Amino acid sequence: MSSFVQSREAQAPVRSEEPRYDVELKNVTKRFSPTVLGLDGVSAGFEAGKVTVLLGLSGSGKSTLLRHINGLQRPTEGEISVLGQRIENAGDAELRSIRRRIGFIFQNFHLVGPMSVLENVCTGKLGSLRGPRLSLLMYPRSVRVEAMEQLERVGLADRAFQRADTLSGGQQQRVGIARALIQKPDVLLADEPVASLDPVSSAQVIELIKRISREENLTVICSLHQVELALEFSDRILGLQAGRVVLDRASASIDQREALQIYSKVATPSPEASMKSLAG
Ligand SMILES: Nc1ncnc2c1ncn2[C@@H]1O[C@H](COP(=O)(O)OP(=O)(O)OP(=O)(O)O)[C@@H](O)[C@H]1O
Repeated sequence: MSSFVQSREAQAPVRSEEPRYDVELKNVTKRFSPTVLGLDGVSAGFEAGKVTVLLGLSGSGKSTLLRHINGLQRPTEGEISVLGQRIENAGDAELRSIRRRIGFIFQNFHLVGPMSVLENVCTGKLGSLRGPRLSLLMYPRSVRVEAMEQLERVGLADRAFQRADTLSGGQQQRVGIARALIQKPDVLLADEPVASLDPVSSAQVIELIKRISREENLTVICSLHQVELALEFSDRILGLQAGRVVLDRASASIDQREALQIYSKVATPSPEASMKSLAG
């Protein structure tokens, strides 16, 4: 009997497989100075095809978290894996190659205003092309075709030859999304992508990001200040307070009152902790 049990055990999988994360942080701390903590022991994993929204007060660490994921900042402690590669100590060449697989959407769009919409989208390919491109026609035809396809996808093909700075904010952000998509990223980071948009354009942009994450199986991590929008469109909420994760659950299981609590309890370090950090 016991040998039968043993042989069954030997054949059985040890335990159900853990989810595979495209982005994973383990105990990540970022200390900017003895008294300023950007991140405080953050552990979290992010799956492909899911939209995670980072919520938290200004200064809670949302941008710092995003900057650690694309290697713009390095942690003081902890491990960060992106697409199977550890990046906390990666060299410049390794970081450049991983960044080609990470799209970034900025709060203020970062478009070149006088340039055409189509050329702005083409600039998303600069990381993988050699040499400068000083005009639209200097991009390979295949890139221009691809840029047009991405513009169609975000509903702006008819604006391709217009100056980018003649578009509305919501339209400019959709161009920003097309520019990120032409990179064919596996991970899409967005830092307050709708901060300067009206509620209708905000919902359209977030809806677009969600649709694309499904279509492309993208790992999306997006910071937002709009709680209602976050609950409606995200799969998961990661709440931050003073650099610490205070909520990490499926959005469908969180109501507005609970989400708003992320903004109410501000964790302040104990006097002993402050003294300890000041002492180094
Ligand atoms: N380069 C830096 N040097 C020093 N301190 C920094 C730096 N970047 C961020 N911090 C500090 O780290 C903390 C987290 O800042 P962060 O910008 O990540 O917050 P946030 O949640 O993105 O805020 P917001 O919603 O206003 O964008 C803050 O105390 C901030 O002052």
